[in-house]
Amino acid sequence: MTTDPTTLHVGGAAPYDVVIGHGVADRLVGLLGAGGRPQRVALILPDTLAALAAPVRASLEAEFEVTELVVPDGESAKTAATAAACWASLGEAGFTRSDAVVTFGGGATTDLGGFVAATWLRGVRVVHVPTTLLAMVDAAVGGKTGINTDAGKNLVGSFHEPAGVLCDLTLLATLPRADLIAGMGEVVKCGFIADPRILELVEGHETDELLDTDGPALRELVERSVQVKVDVVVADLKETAGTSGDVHPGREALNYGHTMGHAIERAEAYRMRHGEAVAIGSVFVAELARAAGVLSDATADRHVSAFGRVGLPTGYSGADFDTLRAAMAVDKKSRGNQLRFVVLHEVGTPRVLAGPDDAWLRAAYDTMVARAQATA
Ligand SMILES: NC(=O)c1ccc[n+]([C@@H]2O[C@H](COP(=O)([O-])OP(=O)(O)OC[C@H]3O[C@@H](n4cnc5c(N)ncnc54)[C@H](O)[C@@H]3O)[C@@H](O)[C@H]2O)c1
Ligand SMILES: O=C(O)C(=O)C[C@@H](O)[C@H](O)[C@H](O)COP(=O)(O)O
Ligand SMILES: [Zn+2]
Repeated sequence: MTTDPTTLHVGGAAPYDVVIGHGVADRLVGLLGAGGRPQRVALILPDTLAALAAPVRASLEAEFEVTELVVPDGESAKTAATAAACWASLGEAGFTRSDAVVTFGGGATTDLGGFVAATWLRGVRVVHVPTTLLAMVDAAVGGKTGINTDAGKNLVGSFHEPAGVLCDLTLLATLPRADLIAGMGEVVKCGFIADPRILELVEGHETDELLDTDGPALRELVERSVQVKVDVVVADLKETAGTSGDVHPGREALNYGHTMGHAIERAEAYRMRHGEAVAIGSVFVAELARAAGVLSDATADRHVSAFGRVGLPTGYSGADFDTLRAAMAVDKKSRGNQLRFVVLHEVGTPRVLAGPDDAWLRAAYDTMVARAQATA
């Protein structure tokens, strides 16, 4: 096990560090202090993680006036009502612009807490302490924050970069295996869009080695995935590069597999894990690219094997085509009535596919259903 922490620097107008390692909790106060020492800190966490958060809470209480904002667990926290409850608590605590938010939890908590920090006083500092693999490699980095509405996933939010991210791999020891596997959905996604070495690692190790939270394979996968995300967001923080008909997706590349993935999450009333839906959505969009004639059979098939290898689902039959088509229409990549997808032309070469033929969409949908039925 590598014991020294790794620090990945995120450049740009508001630079910050992502610290990755085992037992790095003592770095939190330092990350918070960058840019001026806060007097008050709001610790946002789900009720289920109170015990796991005890050391973090203690280290904060030794330095700051701490207000604890306990939110619902998982996706159910990503609502306007929870954000409003957090705003009320910040108001009661007299939170000023020099104070800071710390989030502690999975991607749902960092999305909600990041959104609260982005909107309170039009933006206060936030440091994320992600506790799931998915949040470490993706949600906590890059400044996308958001909540869901009845109309769909992540439809309200803002870009608000953190002041720091602390990925303490020790916290993964208690994460249920299914959530660890779900995090691999975003890891494998990073392999396909930008870093083939990730795919080689996944294909070259046994699943148990990959999921060993103390092992070298997982550590390398985390570092490589965070690096992919950092490189993309530094180049296109606000996701504007893929607009105006540009076929190079910029930040939209990180949305690979998410058009169908988010539609499935909504159809499943958010009971399916995000990383599982991303895996299915990535296999779907590989089929779409195959149908469109831009992706080789070998790379399309490699999606099924790579996601499947870590125990992720690759098919889905729970909703009809029209339901999913309608949900995809509110995807943020859509322009007017036109659906836009991030597809691959080959590993590491993401491109925008705008307005695909309905026949291609239906063919990819049929394959997704057939794959689910074959594995049922
Ligand atoms: N902002 C972004 O860029 C971005 C990127 C990817 C995903 N996301 C969002 O992230 C969310 C998914 O995140 P997630 O997969 O982390 O799910 P999650 O936040 O719902 O957490 C999953 C479950 O794991 C539990 N948990 C968390 N850490 C634990 C630990 N160390 N030990 C035991 N249990 C633990 C949680 O309590 C929860 O029940 C989705 O809402 C997705 O939209 C955002
Ligand atoms: O950071 C990004 O950009 C991403 O698209 C990363 C995704 O993994 C993540 O799920 C994100 O929240 C999706 O964003 P959205 O814009 O489709 O809501
Ligand atoms: Zn995602």
